[in-house]
Amino acid sequence: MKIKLSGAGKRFNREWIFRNADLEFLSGISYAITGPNGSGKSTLLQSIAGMLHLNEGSISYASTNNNIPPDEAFQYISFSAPYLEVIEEMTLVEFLKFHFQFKNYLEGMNAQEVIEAIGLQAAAQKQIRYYSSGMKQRVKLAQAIFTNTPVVLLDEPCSNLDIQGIELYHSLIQNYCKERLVIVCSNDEVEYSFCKERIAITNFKSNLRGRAFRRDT
Ligand SMILES: Nc1ncnc2c1ncn2[C@@H]1O[C@H](COP(=O)(O)OP(=O)(O)OP(=O)(O)O)[C@@H](O)[C@H]1O
Repeated sequence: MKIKLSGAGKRFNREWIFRNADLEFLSGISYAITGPNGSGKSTLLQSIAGMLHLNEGSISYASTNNNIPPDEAFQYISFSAPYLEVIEEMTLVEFLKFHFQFKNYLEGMNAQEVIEAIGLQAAAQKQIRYYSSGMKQRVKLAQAIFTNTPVVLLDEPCSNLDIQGIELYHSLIQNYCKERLVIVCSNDEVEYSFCKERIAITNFKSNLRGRAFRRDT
């Protein structure tokens, strides 16, 4: 899987969040998008996911042999973020059953195994609305990581997680993401310590018109 941004730029109203981004992402490599609060990490990640449209430049997706039309790219991408909601009225068992009607489990996994992998057996029949914020974050991570997609995009993956939760996150990455294209969006080293490639969003920003932007990996 390959995702390529060429001269990519995104603005909200008159404010450019990033510009002139030329980036390439490949399977088997983990990338971190870093930068301070409000610098545009989530905006870049959502643009990569195709959830936000670029205002300039282009994005392309390709599997080993084929170009993937942008409006079909969502089938290849899993996305986890604290601001994406889970269906709180459902129990975890119901939620997994619902989600995996539309996408496939990673090979060899099923609902029971996913629930065990994230340590939520005791709460599996409880409505998600009664989960703590850390328990909900485990569900969001599981939803992304255990879905059989070549691309896994993680925005602030450890938010609300305790030490055991952070260890769990690292073991999920280690065990289930090695061959995949992973992009982590974060300003906390703990969340992206395993990422070989680092992309500072500040390199795609400038208040000065016409100033050159550059990539820093
Ligand atoms: N839908 C939107 N409409 C207008 N402005 C927006 C919108 N979404 C984000 N922004 C603005 O874009 C900028 C970048 O926000 P973004 O959430 O991408 O930053 P971030 O680096 O992920 O921040 P954090 O580390 O706090 O999560 C901010 O100034 C934010 O206010």
